[in-house]
Amino acid sequence: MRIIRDSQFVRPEDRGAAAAIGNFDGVHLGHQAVLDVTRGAAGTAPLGVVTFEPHPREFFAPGAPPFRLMNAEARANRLAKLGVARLYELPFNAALAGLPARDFAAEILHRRLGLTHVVVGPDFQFGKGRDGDAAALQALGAELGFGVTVAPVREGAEGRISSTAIRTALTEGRPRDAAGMLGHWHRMEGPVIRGFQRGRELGYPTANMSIDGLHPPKFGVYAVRVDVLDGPYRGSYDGAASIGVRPMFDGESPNCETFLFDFSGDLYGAELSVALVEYLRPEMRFDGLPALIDQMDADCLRAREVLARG
Ligand SMILES: Cc1cc2nc3c(=O)[nH]c(=O)nc-3n(C[C@H](O)[C@H](O)[C@H](O)COP(=O)(O)O)c2cc1C
Ligand SMILES: Nc1ncnc2c1ncn2[C@@H]1O[C@H](COP(=O)(O)OP(=O)(O)O)[C@@H](O)[C@H]1O
Repeated sequence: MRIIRDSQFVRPEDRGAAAAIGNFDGVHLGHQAVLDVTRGAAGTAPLGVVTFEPHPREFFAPGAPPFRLMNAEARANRLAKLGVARLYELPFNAALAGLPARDFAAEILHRRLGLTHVVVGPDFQFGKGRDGDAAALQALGAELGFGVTVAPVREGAEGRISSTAIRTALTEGRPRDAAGMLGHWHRMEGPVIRGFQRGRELGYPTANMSIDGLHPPKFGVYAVRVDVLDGPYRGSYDGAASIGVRPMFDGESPNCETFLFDFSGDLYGAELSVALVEYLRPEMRFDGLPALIDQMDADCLRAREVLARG
């Protein structure tokens, strides 16, 4: 997959794609249905996605609480796995936000990116002040000479699949419901960073990851499946993770700390992908470290049982 960030200098070979437009946060089953429609419309043209970075909501409300299900890198990796060959990751800035719908379609999609076909969902809105919708895009496509398909909404067992519904499931500690809408486990991804080196003293070394900028799942302890994506310990492991502020150690900034079962080794700097399988309990403050360690023993037993069941 090629990532094109600068719409002003698109190489000739990166033009002519059929692309779906959207934020693709989470790359859930609804997004995957849109990609299927795009693949069908593309024929032999490269399969593309037009997305924005930062997310437009981050641009319009800087400093608002984080809401993203994944960062740009994780999104790109997942789209690549789904067969996307061109990712147009447009910088969402004042200039782009200020473009009227017609100019976005004519100048960006048509003239600069050279798209032959565009796919959007039925509630797609675009352009300055959201002045364009799917019907307007179809009219512009007909005028400018590119095809436009409006993909139908994908319904899941619980109704409409959306990034918002997935966020709610995660906030409420229902990672299986989130996975049902995503089509895969929700994953916390990033490099292992150094902590306070207390874990090893407790007998539970934990690989720490930042969750800055991401929608926080319900704080507490989870049964997890872990992939170490690079380095000498590359592979899959089961584990238990604690997400939150560690009330035992006085409310630090939220992070994700994962204990890998039946593992020892140095993971600092390795890329970790931690899949949330089941919420076990909230974070707590115990009366002394031995009580915390007893509870961690119990958590790990529970997590092993849960993960053995699948
Ligand atoms: C299974 C598990 C359960 C945990 N439960 C709690 C908890 O209830 N309260 C808490 O403050 N920290 C909890 N933690 C986080 C530990 O406090 C944390 O891993 C420890 O402080 C190590 O920190 P360090 O990585 O900075 O050395 C838990 C960690 C694990 C792996
Ligand atoms: N079973 C394991 N699970 C998680 N990390 C482990 C494990 N065994 C060794 N480690 C290593 O120990 C580190 C965690 O030890 P810890 O004392 O909690 O330090 P820190 O506070 O820096 O996270 C991990 O980052 C990893 O490099």
